[in-house]
Amino acid sequence: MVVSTEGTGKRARPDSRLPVVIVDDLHVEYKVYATGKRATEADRGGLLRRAKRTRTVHALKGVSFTAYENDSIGVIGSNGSGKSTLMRAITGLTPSSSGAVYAVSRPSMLGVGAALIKTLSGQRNVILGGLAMGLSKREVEERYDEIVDFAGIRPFIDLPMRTYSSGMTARLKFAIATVRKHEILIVDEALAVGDRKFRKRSEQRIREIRDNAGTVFLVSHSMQSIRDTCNRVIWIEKGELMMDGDPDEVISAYEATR
Ligand SMILES: Nc1ncnc2c1ncn2[C@@H]1O[C@H](COP(=O)(O)OP(=O)(O)OP(=O)(O)O)[C@@H](O)[C@H]1O
Repeated sequence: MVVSTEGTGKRARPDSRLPVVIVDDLHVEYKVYATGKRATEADRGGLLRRAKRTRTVHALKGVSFTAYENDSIGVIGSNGSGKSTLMRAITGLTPSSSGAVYAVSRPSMLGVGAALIKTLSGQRNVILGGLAMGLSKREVEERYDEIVDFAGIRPFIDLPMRTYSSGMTARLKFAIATVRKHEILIVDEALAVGDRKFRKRSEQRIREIRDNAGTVFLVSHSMQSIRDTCNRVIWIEKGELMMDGDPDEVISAYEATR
């Protein structure tokens, strides 16, 4: 059962807002090989037989909700509850086993990780990442200083990215990924690795994206980040949507179960 706080008067939602993502009775199942213990040489035939045995993980079980323009939706739930699966299904990276996701444009998952190369300098990676985000070479040059300053890594910009700490790498990725305007942006735990100062700056950037008619999904275990950034929270548990609505109400209900 989904408990919604809509209609309680706490969160007025004008009808004029455009729906941008509709998730309709979404199910995702992963098929995983259950090979059991490691096979010995003599066990080869047995391994092949066991490899055929699969287990099904039903990661999402009929999730439905609608996201509107200007929504900044926090996604909460315990480890393994299905939050990342839901986000990957919204971007189309993970196929649904039934149900559907409709979106007005292709959602972007924050993370230009695949495009960045650890052996190259921060400087080369800003250019590479900017191009990967769809900016022209000229646009990347114009925005270069803004990206470097936002990431706060200017003293290290000539060093190879493999020498960066995980926090510095995450800041650079966030700075590059949010340089472009996103209609629908998904941020999955990216803020967790930054320090407090960077977290505040990135939360501000998320608010700007939202204010520019964008829709943001923020997956986080930090209830503070969610409270500071989101106007709405959905709570997923064991693949089901438990609650959808006002951040304070949903977070209180979630915390009461912990
Ligand atoms: N590629 C995969 N193959 C098989 N099972 C998977 C795969 N990805 C996730 N799962 C399973 O699906 C379920 C939901 O996982 P998911 O990563 O969506 O949870 P989560 O809520 O994002 O967790 P966390 O808070 O720990 O990041 C878990 O049982 C997990 O083991």
